[in-house]
Amino acid sequence: MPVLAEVPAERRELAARVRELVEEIVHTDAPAADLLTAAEWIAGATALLRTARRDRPMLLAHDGGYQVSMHSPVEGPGNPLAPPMTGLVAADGEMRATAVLSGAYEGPPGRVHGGWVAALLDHAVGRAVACAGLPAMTVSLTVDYRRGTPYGVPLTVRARFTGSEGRRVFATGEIVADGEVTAEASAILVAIRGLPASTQDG
Ligand SMILES: CCCCC/C=C\C/C=C\C/C=C\C/C=C\CCCC(=O)SCCNC(=O)CCNC(=O)[C@H](O)C(C)(C)COP(=O)(O)OP(=O)(O)OC[C@H]1O[C@@H](n2cnc3c(N)ncnc32)[C@H](O)[C@@H]1OP(=O)(O)O
Repeated sequence: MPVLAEVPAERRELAARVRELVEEIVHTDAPAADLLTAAEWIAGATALLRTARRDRPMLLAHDGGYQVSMHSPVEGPGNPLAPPMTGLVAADGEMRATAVLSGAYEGPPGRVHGGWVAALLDHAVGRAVACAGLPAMTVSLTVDYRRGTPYGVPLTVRARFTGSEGRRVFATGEIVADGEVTAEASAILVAIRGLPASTQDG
């Protein structure tokens, strides 16, 4: 898999514009004719991109010193599905980042969909154990939804490696909004054999 020195600015830009588009699509009250016009413009942009299609979606890049897939659906700066994530620090078995999810992620009224809450936590525990030197895949994730996770405000996502037994690796994590824990996770992961060392840097 190709590893780029950094996430290309034009990939960040394109994904950021599409994120805005998705947010406006779920909030707009524009008249039907405008919706159809917008759909046509978007189809034009899609056709342009399709002229140079790559088979595999994933590309790795260095971002703030960490090797990440720029197309990760959770933190990939080049994937518009990923909410913008800032201040990501992952070192010594602990990770921390701030994410702001838009209304496009709504589940219960005014709250982030629980599946997305779980996705953030799944990703966070994966990152935490990777930066402990144990890249692993989640085989069990228990999420306790303590209160609704709001959208449109900064969410602190944290996770930490807590130990290992054979190939099993353990981690916990939580999401904090406005100083309150909204969801907590406890995870079991299984260490992946034969992953190149270069992908273990958080
Ligand atoms: C291509 C690899 C990508 C890995 C990415 C990870 C890190 C990369 C590094 C940096 C990137 C940074 C951040 C990335 C963050 C997230 C990336 C997204 C990752 C995910 O999005 S991830 C969520 C979805 N995840 C799956 O898609 C896993 C599906 N799964 C499997 O693919 C198999 O399950 C596999 C291969 C994992 C293991 O299979 P296997 O055959 O090699 O191993 P086996 O079954 O023998 O289990 C071994 C030991 O785990 C115990 N064990 C198993 N299952 C258990 C359970 N449920 N509860 C308690 N213990 C369990 C057994 O009891 C045994 O324990 P013991 O060794 O003590 O006997």
